Amino acid sequence: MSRKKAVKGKAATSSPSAGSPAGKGTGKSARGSPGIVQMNGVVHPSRPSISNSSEFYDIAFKVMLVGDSGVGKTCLLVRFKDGAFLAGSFISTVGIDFRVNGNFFFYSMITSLSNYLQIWDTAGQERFRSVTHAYYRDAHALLLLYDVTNKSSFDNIQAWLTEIHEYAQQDVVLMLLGNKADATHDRVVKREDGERLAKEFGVPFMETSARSGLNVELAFTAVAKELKHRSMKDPNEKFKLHEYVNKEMKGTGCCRS
Ligand SMILES: Nc1nc2c(ncn2[C@@H]2O[C@H](COP(=O)(O)OP(=O)(O)OP(=O)(O)O)[C@@H](O)[C@H]2O)c(=O)[nH]1
Ligand SMILES: [Mg+2]
Repeated sequence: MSRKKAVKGKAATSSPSAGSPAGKGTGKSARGSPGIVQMNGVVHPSRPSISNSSEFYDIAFKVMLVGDSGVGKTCLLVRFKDGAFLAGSFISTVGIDFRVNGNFFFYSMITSLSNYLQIWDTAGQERFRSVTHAYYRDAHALLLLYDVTNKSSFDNIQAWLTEIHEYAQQDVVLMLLGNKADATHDRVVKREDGERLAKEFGVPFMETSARSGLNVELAFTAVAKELKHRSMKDPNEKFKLHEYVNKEMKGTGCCRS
């Protein structure tokens, strides 16, 4: 199977794939039309269809990290990518462009599932919201984070879900993550509260810690498995994300890494 190598790399990812922000009601792009869009002299892959993307691109699936500023999106990504905690003072991510102060992280990686995930870190700050909306529409999966030590980040999850409903694909893979589970003394959101909210909205849930590594790999692996199974042509091959997460979480207590 030959693949186009031209679209691989940072330069191909510095702006929305179709080149224009997804406005209200306009963000539902059709699947099944892989292609390349030229913007500002840079080659950008348009959203590939899940069913045939791997025939065209090295990077098949776009996964985005979203949630309030400070919940730990960047740290979670760095933990996953480098296996390390990004210690030091908090540097808020600026917009979604990796060229701005180097604060936007773009990573492509090969999972053990032989799939490629393109993971996008977004800025949680309100002032960048219109920028990040533009990227929702061609995301295959969204990891929605709150911070278990920050009640308002949890309270805002409902608003995030409304935004996701408005701007993302209807069938986007979604997972709720309660991050900073290591911070036991500062915790203000109970695990059961997260579970209840996730159940209410029918999304898989787990607590994570970028600091300790708790469930970080599991979160990305679960999403990758779901995406892979969706892309498989055999409809008999079923994968249930909820069940997988629950099974893998079993016996892990609070501190699996
Ligand atoms: N204790 C603890 N602190 C964390 C964890 N993850 C992130 N932090 C801290 O939380 C702060 C914010 O982390 P970031 O990853 O920069 O947050 P963000 O969601 O990317 O924020 P924005 O870029 O503004 O949207 C930093 O001071 C991190 O050190 C975690 O799992 N445990
Ligand atoms: Mg950040």
